[in-house]
Amino acid sequence: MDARFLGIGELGGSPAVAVVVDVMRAFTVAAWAFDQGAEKIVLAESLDEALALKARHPDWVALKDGPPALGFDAVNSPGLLRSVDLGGRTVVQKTTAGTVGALAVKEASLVLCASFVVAEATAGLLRTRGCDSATFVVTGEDGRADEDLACAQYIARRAAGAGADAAEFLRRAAESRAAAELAEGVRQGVHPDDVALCLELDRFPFALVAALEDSLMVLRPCAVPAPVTGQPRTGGRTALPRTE
Ligand SMILES: O=C(O)[C@H](CS(=O)(=O)O)OP(=O)(O)O
Ligand SMILES: [Mg+2]
Repeated sequence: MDARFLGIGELGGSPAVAVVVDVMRAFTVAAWAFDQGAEKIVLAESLDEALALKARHPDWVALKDGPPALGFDAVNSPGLLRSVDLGGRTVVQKTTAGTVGALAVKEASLVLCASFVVAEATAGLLRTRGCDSATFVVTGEDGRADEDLACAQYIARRAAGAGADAAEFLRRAAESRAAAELAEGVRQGVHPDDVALCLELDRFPFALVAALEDSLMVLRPCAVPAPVTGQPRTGGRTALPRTE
């Protein structure tokens, strides 16, 4: 596979195939949202757009990164989201890096949003679609976030059919600045299990496909028949109140 690894600011227009990587935490959170029953995730351009969508659709679940905020129902934390029942709900997600990266390539013919929890499914979908080239958008730290770059390089190797020892890629992510900031409480809206949950390889058997629907960028899970090593989900669910 011809793989390019670019930061959001280095994209010169939309590529044909884009894999947008945000390990900590947007696309780990998105995968958990689907596991918790969400029907779709709308990627918002701004906090104002997220709140406007929520106002228009009071039953939607508005989620942002950082600390809990007025008007929002959830934060960008897999540890906090994994006990929330999202059955049939639409989530509106706005984060600093991940959602921005996906919106930057919204004109691409195929947009996959990825993290370690959906790595093999993402690689499997690229193989199934016969993609021989892809642009990996490394969303964090202007393209230098090592948790995102390591995940992108791992998926590219797997998509090319090459063997890859995940341990070294996961080690880089575990030692990244993002992991340290999450562990040290520099970032807000954090559960103590967040870093570990972001490092669970192939937890879910679906890829995350984003596409424009009525001018909104919408993320949906796409089951991929590929061997995965995911573990069964554990933990109970708490229903979010509907505010309609
Ligand atoms: O929620 C996150 O981890 C980050 C935002 S920050 O670095 O904590 O401010 O957002 P993401 O877009 O998921 O990288
Ligand atoms: Mg990130």
